[in-house]
Amino acid sequence: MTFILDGKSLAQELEAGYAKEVADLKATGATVRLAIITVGDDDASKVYARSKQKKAEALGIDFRAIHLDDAENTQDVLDAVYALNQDPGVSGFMLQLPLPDQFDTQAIVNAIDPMKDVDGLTAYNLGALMQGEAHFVACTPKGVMTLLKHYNIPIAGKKAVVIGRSQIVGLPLAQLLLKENATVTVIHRSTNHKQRIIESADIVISATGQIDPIDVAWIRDDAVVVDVGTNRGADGKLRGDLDLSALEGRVQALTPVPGGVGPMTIATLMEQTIQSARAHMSEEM
Ligand SMILES: Nc1nc2c(c(=O)[nH]1)N[C@@H](CN(C=O)c1ccc(C(=O)N[C@@H](CCC(=O)O)C(=O)O)cc1)CN2
Repeated sequence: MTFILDGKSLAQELEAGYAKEVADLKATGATVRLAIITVGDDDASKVYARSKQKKAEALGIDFRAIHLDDAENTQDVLDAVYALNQDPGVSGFMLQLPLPDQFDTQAIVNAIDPMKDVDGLTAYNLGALMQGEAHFVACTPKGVMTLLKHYNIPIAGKKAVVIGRSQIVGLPLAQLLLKENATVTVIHRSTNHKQRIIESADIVISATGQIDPIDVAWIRDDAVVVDVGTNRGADGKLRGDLDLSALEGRVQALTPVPGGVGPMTIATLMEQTIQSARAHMSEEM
């Protein structure tokens, strides 16, 4: 039997507590406001930003949507970032990714005030994570760790393989697993002997955004599988990177798609938004 690591119900449980925290914070006069910048016309980005807005509003977090429909260049987006950095009415904000190709994503993300970087993606916070402590941690990797810990999945001493080396998921997740004393291997499209590496893994985490990056037959029966992907299959249905139907019933535990890592990403953004409000409140006192 495969144990399902249910991110949807854990996110709901956590968020019930966050609603109370937001109400308590606002009662003290604190600003609890999340802003999200969206740029261009990417449908998926609009959907994700809208889900975050709905969740924030459901928890009582004030929300500001900044859609830069006619931003022409990096400077236009930087100007929006600088304005939010200076705005005391916004405790935390993020830039929904990906941006259209003509924008310098890295420069824009790095312009975000690290103390308002509730998405944890600035060079400052990613670098601070490498040194031990970040103000904010990238939401998907942090959400994955919360999920694994909630379900008491042993991490220390285990061999974890992370498939994918993105700045937004693979690299920070590898670091978080290392901090918990896992032995971590990050593999990618140029890695040789992938099969041998996967066959040795206690924990397999796929974060490629590609369908079938490895053969799931390589994954051991006693492995824990985390699928970060949200892809559309040939049938138009949402699916992870991996063929989870071939793993369910065989592996020890897995995260479903939908209902696994995705809701934990949003719950973590809410958690860090509350943390940003608390930090700004103590700064003002
Ligand atoms: N600035 C950022 N951009 C992006 C991030 C991010 O963390 N920061 N992550 C992804 C998209 N993403 C959040 O932005 C995200 C993806 C998926 C989900 C989610 O809840 N998925 C549901 C299914 C939703 C559906 O039915 O379509 C699930 O898995 O159950 C939340 C957030 C890229 N960009």
